[in-house]
Amino acid sequence: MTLLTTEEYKAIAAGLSFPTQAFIDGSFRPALSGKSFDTLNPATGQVLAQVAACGAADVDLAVEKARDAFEDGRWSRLHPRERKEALIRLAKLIRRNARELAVMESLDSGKTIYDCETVDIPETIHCLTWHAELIDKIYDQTAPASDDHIAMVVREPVGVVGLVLPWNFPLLMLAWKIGPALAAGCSVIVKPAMETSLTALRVAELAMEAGVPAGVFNVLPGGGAEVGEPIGRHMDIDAVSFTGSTATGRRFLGYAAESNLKEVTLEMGGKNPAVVLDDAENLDRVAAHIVNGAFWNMGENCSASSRLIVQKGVKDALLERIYAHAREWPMGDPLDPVNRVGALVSKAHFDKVAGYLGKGPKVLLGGRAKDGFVEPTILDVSDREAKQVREEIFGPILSVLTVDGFDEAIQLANDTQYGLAASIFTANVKRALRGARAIRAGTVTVNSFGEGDISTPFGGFRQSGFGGRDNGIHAHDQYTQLKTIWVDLADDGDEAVA
Ligand SMILES: NC(=O)C1=CN([C@@H]2O[C@H](COP(=O)(O)OP(=O)(O)OC[C@H]3O[C@@H](n4cnc5c(N)ncnc54)[C@H](O)[C@@H]3O)[C@@H](O)[C@H]2O)C=CC1
Ligand code: BAL
Repeated sequence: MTLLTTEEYKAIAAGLSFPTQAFIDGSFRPALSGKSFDTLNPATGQVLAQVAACGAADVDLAVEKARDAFEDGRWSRLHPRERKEALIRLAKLIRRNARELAVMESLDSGKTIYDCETVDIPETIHCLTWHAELIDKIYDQTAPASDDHIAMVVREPVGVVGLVLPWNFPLLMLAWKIGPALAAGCSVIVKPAMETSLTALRVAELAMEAGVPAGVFNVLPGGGAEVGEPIGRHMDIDAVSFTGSTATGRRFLGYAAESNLKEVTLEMGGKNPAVVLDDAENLDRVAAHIVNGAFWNMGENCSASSRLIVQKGVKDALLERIYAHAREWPMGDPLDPVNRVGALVSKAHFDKVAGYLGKGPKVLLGGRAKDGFVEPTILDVSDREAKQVREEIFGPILSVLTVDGFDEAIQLANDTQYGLAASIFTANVKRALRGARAIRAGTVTVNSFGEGDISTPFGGFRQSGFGGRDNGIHAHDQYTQLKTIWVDLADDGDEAVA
């Protein structure tokens, strides 16, 4: 991937035309109320565009169109190979429009162009391609039965699904959801986060060009209460897949309970520990992983390593290396490709993150917050009840906690309501595996930071997750349901057999 210069990115930005209307039944249209809202560039505070502010009436319309599409089978009953081919065309169209989408994503979210170009766009393409390639390789099953019966276990698309998205990876979370949902044959109602609607709208337009039929892929920009809640409560939506905060995820369970008991999958917050034991090897490499885990995407990442739990014998040596790596993460204009730290997504989120700085734990590195940008910050925290180690900050702030040994480290790692991700650094394979088993989290990485791969399931334990998983073949379970078909083969004597 050859990156452009800031001036070249700015020229692309100047030429962009933003999709601003809702996408329903294959075409752009204003919100039925005629209302719109401003979407801002968080790095400058400037208004990028006025986007349709949808409401319950738009949800009703989109669900009606999505249901029609689902029931007449224009997508749901296509041969899986045909859905695969359309989704691969979509992935190729995203590749063809990669620069435009990367710049749009960066402008709308404050993410660095470096990350958009090297991670978000390629991973989005990879995710869609992976699920497309999967779909014509999944076999139904037959269960053990007598010679007089065939017991078939078949998968069917669940129907119309609501996909409620966060703002931290607008394109990639879209892909994590639409990849398996569309591959399975569902019709989708996408609700992007209000802060970041633009790229989802553009992808819906590209999906039409790729041959995804009208009504199958709908995008409704708007607020949580105005669009998210009507999706959650809709009587004709069969399932919801949500990524966002635990507080909002909890609401979706309520919506489902109070409406049609739709299936709900929740991928929510984290307060993820990175445990470094005295025997960890190659501290420089460990430090690089810790810095990446804490500060990548400005810490606006559900799996961010926000708690460093370090055994005291290695603490000072590790911190020195961590400081050195953190200083290699320049912060500034997201469209300057040298920068690794961009702007936080919104003024409201900036204010929330900045509220964790100031009084309280000792600042070891960074600590400044200004005009939408927060420096990579490291805090030495002795009070284990401090809000910096209890609450999901979702910003570039790493809290350091010091422990005497393995057992205390694991106890502290689990001392949270969350359970999304964790990492453990040690040269001792037994301690690594004992730790990985003992930590209550959906993904544990050993001697590295990461979320695994598209091929492995991603989701949380405890208050980080509920229901299904994103990614991997397991994501398919969210968007399909199992049906059992019993066939009686007994010869009842009234049919002539040739
Ligand atoms: N797990 C993750 O990836 C994410 C976690 N968060 C956490 O949540 C915090 C707050 O960020 P928010 O944007 O407020 O997250 P949020 O959970 O409120 O928003 C996520 C999605 O839910 C929608 N939503 C909001 N309120 C809703 C409601 N009452 N009913 C239905 N849908 C609703 C939003 O419009 C958005 O599309 C962040 O500071 C961070 O700690 C935020 C985004 C992603
Ligand atoms: N890191 C991808 C999932 C999320 O942050 O929501």
